[in-house]
Amino acid sequence: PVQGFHGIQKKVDWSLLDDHCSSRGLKYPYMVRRLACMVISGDVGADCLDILQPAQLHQGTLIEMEEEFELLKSTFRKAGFQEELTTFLTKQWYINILARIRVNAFRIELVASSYEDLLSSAVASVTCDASVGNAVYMLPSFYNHDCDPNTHIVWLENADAKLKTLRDIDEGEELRICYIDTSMDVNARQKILTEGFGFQCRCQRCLSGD
Ligand SMILES: C[S@@+](CC[C@H](N)C(=O)[O-])C[C@H]1O[C@@H](n2cnc3c(N)ncnc32)[C@H](O)[C@@H]1O
Repeated sequence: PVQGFHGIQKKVDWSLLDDHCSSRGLKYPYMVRRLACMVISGDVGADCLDILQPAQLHQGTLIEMEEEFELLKSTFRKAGFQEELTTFLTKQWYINILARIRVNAFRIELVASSYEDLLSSAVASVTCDASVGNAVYMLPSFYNHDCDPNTHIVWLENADAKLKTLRDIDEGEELRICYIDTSMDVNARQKILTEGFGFQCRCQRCLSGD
């Protein structure tokens, strides 16, 4: 049962959407679904992610999304939610949210149990796949990427995020994190950032061809 939908518990059968996503290896629709539940329950507004930068979506992704959206909408309908609780759930809302989640979701990595673990956690999180989940964090979403970052996000208990500096920071210097494994060469990094994140990196390291 889904708790807290205006105090009402509803049993929702997610199996069609789960099958659709797991057979295609999709993870972001689960996050849109979670946000939709939060909106229905009144925890957040439907426009809560509008402040974040959206990804540019390709035609293929938009077509894929139509199916995901229809499955999500019909799942809520079948579960018997009142129409007025789900009026925000339009195809355009789904596209807007997914576009923002794609650019701004963080992979939650190893959880450090003590402050001493933070640095080793920072190193491990870019060298191995230690992901335990994905989440959008509002403030960290405003950090730009750098292939030679001066800070790194680490995760503590309960998936709390903490920013760790990796070297001394000059006054006025922009705090930048890395979105990818920066041990790759410049061409591989540019390819991943262009295809996966939709931008061409203009950090100093890339500009110098390193
Ligand atoms: C998570 S957002 C970062 C915050 C964003 N700049 C903003 O103002 O909300 C990621 C977007 O920022 C831009 N960006 C981040 N790092 C960049 C970089 N190194 N080079 C060029 N654009 C970058 C890209 O447009 C990317 O899609």
